[in-house]
Amino acid sequence: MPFYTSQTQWLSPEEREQLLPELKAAGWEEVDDRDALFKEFSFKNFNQAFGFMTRVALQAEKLNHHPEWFNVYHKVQITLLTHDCGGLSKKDVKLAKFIEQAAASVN
Ligand SMILES: C[C@H](O)[C@H](O)[C@H]1CNC2=NC(N)=NC(=O)C2=N1
Repeated sequence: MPFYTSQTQWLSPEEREQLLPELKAAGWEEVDDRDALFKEFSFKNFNQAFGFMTRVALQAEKLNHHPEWFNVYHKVQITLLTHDCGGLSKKDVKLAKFIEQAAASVN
């Protein structure tokens, strides 16, 4: 599908101003080399980290929107972007908010 027919829209400058501050306040950072959000989560142990990942994985399937992530023991590094539009969309904001809830409910 050519990029201009993509159903997933890049966030507009106005939407960024409106939606990103809340996520940045929660510890999400904008990545330097691409239009993406990044956060590292640290849990007590692998069991908690993987429990968190399981919740996020099920929600990702529901939303049909999937994180890039990396796990070592109790740490989970997550990068969010929308591959369909090559940058941030509202789907990333939605998934980031879910991830925050999931992390808060594990600890
Ligand atoms: C075909 C399938 O619907 C798409 O590839 C979906 C799946 N999950 C996705 N996840 C993310 N993060 N970005 C996408 O553009 C995306 N697209």
